[in-house]
Amino acid sequence: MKSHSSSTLLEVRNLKVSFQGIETVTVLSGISFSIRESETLALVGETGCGKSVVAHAIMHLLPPESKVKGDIELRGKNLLGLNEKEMAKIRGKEIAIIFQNPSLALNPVYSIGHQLAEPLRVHRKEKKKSALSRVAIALKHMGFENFSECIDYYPSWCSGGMNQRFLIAASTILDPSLLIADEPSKGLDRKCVDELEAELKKLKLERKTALLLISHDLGFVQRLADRIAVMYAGEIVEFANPSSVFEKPLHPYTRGLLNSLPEKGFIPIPGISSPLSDLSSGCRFHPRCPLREKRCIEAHPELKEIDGRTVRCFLYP
Ligand SMILES: Nc1ncnc2c1ncn2[C@@H]1O[C@H](COP(=O)(O)OP(=O)(O)OP(=O)(O)O)[C@@H](O)[C@H]1O
Ligand code: NI
Repeated sequence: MKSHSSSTLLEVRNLKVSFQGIETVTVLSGISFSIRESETLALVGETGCGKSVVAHAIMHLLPPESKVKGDIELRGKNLLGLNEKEMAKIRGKEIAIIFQNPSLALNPVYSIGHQLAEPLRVHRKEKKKSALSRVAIALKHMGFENFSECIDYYPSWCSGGMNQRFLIAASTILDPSLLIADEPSKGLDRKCVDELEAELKKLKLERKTALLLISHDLGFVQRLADRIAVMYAGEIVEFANPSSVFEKPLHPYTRGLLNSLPEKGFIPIPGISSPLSDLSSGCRFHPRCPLREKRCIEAHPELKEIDGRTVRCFLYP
């Protein structure tokens, strides 16, 4: 039997994803990471670097023209080998996903109670009445004082922040061990972001839910993540805990990403990420890197561990 740490929940090994169209574009070129029970791992990086593709690959939600290779194991069970029927049993129950834009993710024609009761009725075969009373309890736990009225609300009656919390309640009603949140704070105002943050912290503390958090909001990531994986052009370039990333980023890309934060003066990283269909040899970041050397153009750096941190850059021997 393979050695398998008891606390490892999800193990992603050498995940490669390509899309077949007129030409084949490789969007993930060998991503590896693991998430422990109740751990929050954040994926950060510029738009188009492949964060959502990672999330969708785990959930088997990629379109048919995609090709997925590697291993995605949940408690040692390989998810990539499962067929749609087997995966449907995992989705929602063991791994749940919340997408950005809650108003679109909720169905406008059904009441909140109906939508939240659905997973209980489908997965647990619960009767309507008992499912609805369980929904009311879940909403009460989420701090909705008028929880029994909320059951009869429709998404269009509610604010974006409220809908986001309904969506979290819907995703976690079956108590999944892993929640994937893709840009959950996008488009929410400050107050709603604070509420969302409190909600996610509560899930971790009270229900030991592990979280794969994808976000452009680095402040939000800093407050929630136990570990951060920085992605660039379809690969991971740095892994670290939030304090080391924010105090001493190692990879020049991570440094650039932090300098583009408002509090650091909005200094953008010059240039744009090369199209994934046209990656030059060498380090993928070299065309934009202020510390580029000859070897960065010639060879592709591997991920290396130094002082308990992991970075893909020739600056670190
Ligand atoms: N169905 C698809 N067919 C072809 N290419 C795709 C498809 N879905 C995604 N891609 C490509 O894969 C790459 C990664 O996309 P992805 O959505 O994962 O980026 P992201 O990091 O989540 O960006 P954002 O921060 O904007 O959400 C992009 O170049 C995108 O164009
Ligand atoms: Ni995305």
